[in-house]
Amino acid sequence: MASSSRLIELTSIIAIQTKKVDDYFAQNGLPGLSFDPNAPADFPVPNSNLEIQEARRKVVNATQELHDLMVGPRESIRWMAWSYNDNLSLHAVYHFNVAKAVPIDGEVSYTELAKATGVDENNLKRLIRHAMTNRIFKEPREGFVAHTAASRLLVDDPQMIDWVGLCSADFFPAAAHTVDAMVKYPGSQEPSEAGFTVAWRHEGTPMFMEIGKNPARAKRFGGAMQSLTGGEGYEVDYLVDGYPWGDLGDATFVDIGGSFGFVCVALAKKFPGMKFVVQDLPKTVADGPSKVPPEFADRIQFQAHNFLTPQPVKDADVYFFRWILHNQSDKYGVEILRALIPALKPGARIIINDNCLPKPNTIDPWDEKITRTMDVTMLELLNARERDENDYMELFKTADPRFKFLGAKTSKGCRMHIMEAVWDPEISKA
Ligand SMILES: C[S@@+](CC[C@H](N)C(=O)[O-])C[C@H]1O[C@@H](n2cnc3c(N)ncnc32)[C@H](O)[C@@H]1O
Repeated sequence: MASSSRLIELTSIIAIQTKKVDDYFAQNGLPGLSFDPNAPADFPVPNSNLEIQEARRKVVNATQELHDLMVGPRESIRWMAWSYNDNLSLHAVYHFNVAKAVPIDGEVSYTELAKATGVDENNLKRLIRHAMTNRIFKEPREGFVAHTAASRLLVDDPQMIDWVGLCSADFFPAAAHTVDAMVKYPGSQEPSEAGFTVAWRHEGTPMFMEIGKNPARAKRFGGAMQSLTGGEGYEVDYLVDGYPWGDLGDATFVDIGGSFGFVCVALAKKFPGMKFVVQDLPKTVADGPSKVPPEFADRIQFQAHNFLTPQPVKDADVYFFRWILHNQSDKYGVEILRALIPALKPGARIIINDNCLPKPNTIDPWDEKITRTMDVTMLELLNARERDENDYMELFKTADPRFKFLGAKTSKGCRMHIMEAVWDPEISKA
């Protein structure tokens, strides 16, 4: 039970660690943190500065805990149950393009804003004032709207706009129908029976296929994924620096579901001996070569390949999956791993770069919240899942006991893991 000394402990963590961050800002001539529209949109210290990042995390986690204690369980749960309204006001801001109708450095009246967006003034005001409680816009004087740092991102950052649109318009109804889908299809491992398909009334057609039918929706999905995977802790540098690629020499690396090949480009820059094949669906690989800088074109090939069918690149050194297996239930995850087998030479490595669920309460609470949210998102969209280290071990074992699982690792500040298995035909299949 939290005692009053815990409250004092938390306030002391907050005071000490905040001072550390603030002193660093002052010593390095960095602007202080602010909600002002001209304030930096990101914490202005690089991830590589582990000391300041650690101090920042301590403040974030301690303030959250102190907040939750002070609000108390009954009040917390009462309003938590209403938090879907945060999504509603955000969705309205997105849908009616409100941010672009507000001047960056000035203000606009609700009347003008209603005209510019074509929305009923009264309803617009209600929704914007709700969004303001989340620091999206501010009201510098009554009746006028101005930007904050957060609302400004909805003008300046197209990928963030896509992310907000995808989550508030496409995913929000999926979350609302996930329990219905669980009741209708108990324990389903089929992406065509997930909350998303129930919400959007296309049961039988999985989300990716449905979204792919509509170019604008597909484009928004792509932009949103760039926003997510370009976010803090997901940078590709962690992969480039977090595995001893150099020890593999002139290795051939097959990036399965590798999209436009940006992982291979990042590796090619640092490891001049490596050669790459990027595999993805035909439409995606058709655009791939145009996105590879010319100096790497002779080392990065593109190939259309469905990862549920037998792997055509034989005897490669590495078969790599990034953000692929978390989109799959175990049923399909096992199929994808088995599809590699005809191509594997002894010692071939299967490397997965994905989330790895922690044991409860063993990692930073901020990261735990994100990774568990990702896990339930996989359920609601695809009947897929995030996995812990043991789940990955089981997945490989179920696919074939000759996959020797070597474990999962990560680096400080990174929100993803690297899971590795080696193909060892000497292991008995029994
Ligand atoms: C979540 S994205 C991950 C992309 C990339 N690996 C990354 O790290 O950003 C999933 C990728 O899998 C591809 N994909 C989906 N189904 C596929 C299939 N059956 N065979 C091959 N690629 C597929 C998609 O086109 C997409 O590029």
